[in-house]
Amino acid sequence: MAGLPAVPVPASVEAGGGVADLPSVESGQDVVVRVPATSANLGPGFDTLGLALALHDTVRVRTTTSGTTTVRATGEGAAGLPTDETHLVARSLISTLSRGGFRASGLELDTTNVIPHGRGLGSSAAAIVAGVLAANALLPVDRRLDAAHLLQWAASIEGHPDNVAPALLGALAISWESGYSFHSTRVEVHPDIIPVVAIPELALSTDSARALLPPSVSHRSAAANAGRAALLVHALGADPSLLFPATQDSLHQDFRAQAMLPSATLMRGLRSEGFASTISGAGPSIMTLAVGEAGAAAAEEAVRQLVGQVDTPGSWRILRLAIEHVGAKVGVHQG
Ligand SMILES: Nc1ncnc2c1ncn2[C@@H]1O[C@H](COP(=O)(O)OP(=O)(O)OP(=O)(O)O)[C@@H](O)[C@H]1O
Ligand SMILES: N[C@@H](CCO)C(=O)O
Repeated sequence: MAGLPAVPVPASVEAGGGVADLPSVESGQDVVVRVPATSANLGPGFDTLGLALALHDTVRVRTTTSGTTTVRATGEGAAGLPTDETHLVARSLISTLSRGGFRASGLELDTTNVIPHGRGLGSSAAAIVAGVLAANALLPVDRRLDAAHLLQWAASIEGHPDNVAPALLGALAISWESGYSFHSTRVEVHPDIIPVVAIPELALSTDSARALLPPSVSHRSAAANAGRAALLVHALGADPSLLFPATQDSLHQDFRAQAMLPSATLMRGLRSEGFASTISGAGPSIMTLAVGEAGAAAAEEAVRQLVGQVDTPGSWRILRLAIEHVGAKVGVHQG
């Protein structure tokens, strides 16, 4: 997807016109979007690598003539979210419509949240991708963004591409930035790899975790990560026996440990037993890339044992997740 032009801005907005001046998309449309969780970084792939996981949020969007936007949310984090156009899914949807040169006369959103918020499992990316894809489906066919522009637009809303890319593409996504353009390519994941995710009760926002990173790193750390990230792509795609050395990070995990001490202790404990464990995204969940059913069972047991030593027993969820190979899906709501 290299060589993308910037996402086109509608002429009326460029000319200084407001969103209210834009034509409305057809009312009575009813679309459903299903978006997977994602784990970014995977150790050395900071802001670059991300894996799609079979844990999905669902959003249903109806266009109305009510003049308002309402959001009904159920599930993870629902109680703390806005119910109007400031909701992240609605914001992403409305801004994508306006990028396409349209607005909605009214919107009703129903979201079913399964991805936990602020745990490093890409909940914000899933919300953004849901809004962007729903808007794209609501736009007239000739105003829709193609796959490359969808990635560019969703990544520019999120600020980094490593979660939105696998959420859109499925499997492993390698992303890169060129000027102000984000690009991504999908890589198939070896079928023996089974992610085991340990999710603590306490959340940590990505913004807080990013604030802990130093403005520059040593040449030595950068070189170490370049080698491990390259190895990781090979390990994930072709040779899972290399996952342990391939998930070693030198750029971000140590700096963030102070904000998630139980997670950092859990990850170090798992790695000292030979498990390929990393902080998932910006944390504080820990993801272990296990190999085969026996490997996944061993990882689950090791997590269970270690969690009891680092935190209140029972306060962590331990999930064995499949890889989501396809990515987000959009459809018309059926009955
Ligand atoms: N389904 C959703 N609906 C509305 N807002 C959401 C939704 N999911 C996430 N958000 C917003 O995004 C915030 C969490 O985003 P944040 O980037 O801090 O963590 P994350 O995306 O879960 O983790 P990471 O980016 O490390 O994978 C929530 O507090 C909420 O404001
Ligand atoms: N690469 C991002 C991922 C956040 O999900 C970070 O680590 O801040």
